[in-house]
Amino acid sequence: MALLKKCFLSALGLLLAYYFYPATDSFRPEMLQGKRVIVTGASTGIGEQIAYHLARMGAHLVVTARTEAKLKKVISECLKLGAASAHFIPGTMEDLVFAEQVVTKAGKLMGGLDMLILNHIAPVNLRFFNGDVASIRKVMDINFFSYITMTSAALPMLKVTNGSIVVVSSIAGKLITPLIADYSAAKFALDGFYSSLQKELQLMNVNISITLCILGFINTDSAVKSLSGIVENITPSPKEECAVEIIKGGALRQKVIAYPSSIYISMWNPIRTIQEYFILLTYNIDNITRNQQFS
Ligand SMILES: NC(=O)C1=CN([C@@H]2O[C@H](COP(=O)(O)OP(=O)(O)OC[C@H]3O[C@@H](n4cnc5c(N)ncnc54)[C@H](OP(=O)(O)O)[C@@H]3O)[C@@H](O)[C@H]2O)C=CC1
Ligand SMILES: C[C@H](CCC(=O)O)[C@H]1CC[C@H]2[C@@H]3C(=O)C[C@@H]4C[C@H](O)CC[C@]4(C)[C@H]3CC[C@]12C
Repeated sequence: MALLKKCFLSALGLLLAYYFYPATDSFRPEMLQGKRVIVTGASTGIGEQIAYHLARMGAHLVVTARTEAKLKKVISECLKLGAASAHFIPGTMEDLVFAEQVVTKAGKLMGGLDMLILNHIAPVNLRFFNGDVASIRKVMDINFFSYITMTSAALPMLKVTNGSIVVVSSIAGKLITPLIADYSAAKFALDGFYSSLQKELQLMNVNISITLCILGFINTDSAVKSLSGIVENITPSPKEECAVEIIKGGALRQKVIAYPSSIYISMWNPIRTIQEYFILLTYNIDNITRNQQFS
């Protein structure tokens, strides 16, 4: 029995190590120096903090969100902090044409693209689903379809640079919580889409990394405000540290990061990992790669 327990614990340790490697210790801020990065939802909250950290690391930045006045302040702060260059493109991600244009314009402004950080979300209303399908569609456009639109526009540039896509998601895209059906649907959709795309890129030997960032409660103004009086006895984690972990995950090309680290355990699903591995074994990869081109 003791031997069985030992074997089980060793296997568990190995699986955890495999899943969460590489360790974040090897991160160096210079990795971002001169890199060309787009950050969405950067007028406030976590996105704003990501922009400031990247600026300190000497990256070229294009930031976007709807509020022009806030974006102007963000880029002027970024330039003071040491950004190699900083531009802003204001607009709404509800408009998918705008989403695509942000990528093409940013590519022209920076002369290419190394990292796309997808972070924006529509303002969250915690409420019971009231049958309003149009509002769900709007949230899906902003929180999901704009991500895919930008990804699709960025792939050709990222192929050239062996670049990275960083997708900011939530524990609410892994576990079920009430009052946020629209938000949660979009986050689960992001997980499904980007996890599948990750595998496709691997199969086609395309060297673009995708990092899915699973976040718990973070102390941004909007989150604290909308959860006040609804969710109690949880201390939010700091947005500044959260932003660093997101950048590290992207720079180290990790498949998934979780912040705060206490939420790793609720995401860990070894049965799923093993099943995914065996499902992939049933695919005739040679046939697929011969007949299909990754566009
Ligand atoms: N804070 C938290 O507790 C958690 C956050 N996350 C994730 O982290 C990310 C950032 O969250 P957080 O910083 O709290 O969010 P904020 O609400 O603080 O910021 C959201 C950003 O998105 C922008 N935005 C809103 N609507 C639109 C739109 N229609 N088009 C373009 N941009 C828009 C906002 O700017 P503007 O209004 O100017 O457009 C703002 O810059 C999100 O992906 C979220 O899901 C995940 C788990 C927990
Ligand atoms: C209640 C959850 C925390 C559980 C824990 O033990 O830590 C929160 C974790 C993630 C939160 C949601 C989220 O993803 C961000 C949104 C941000 C909005 O501004 C507020 C609502 C959120 C949907 C938020 C709701 C609580 C969490 C699920």
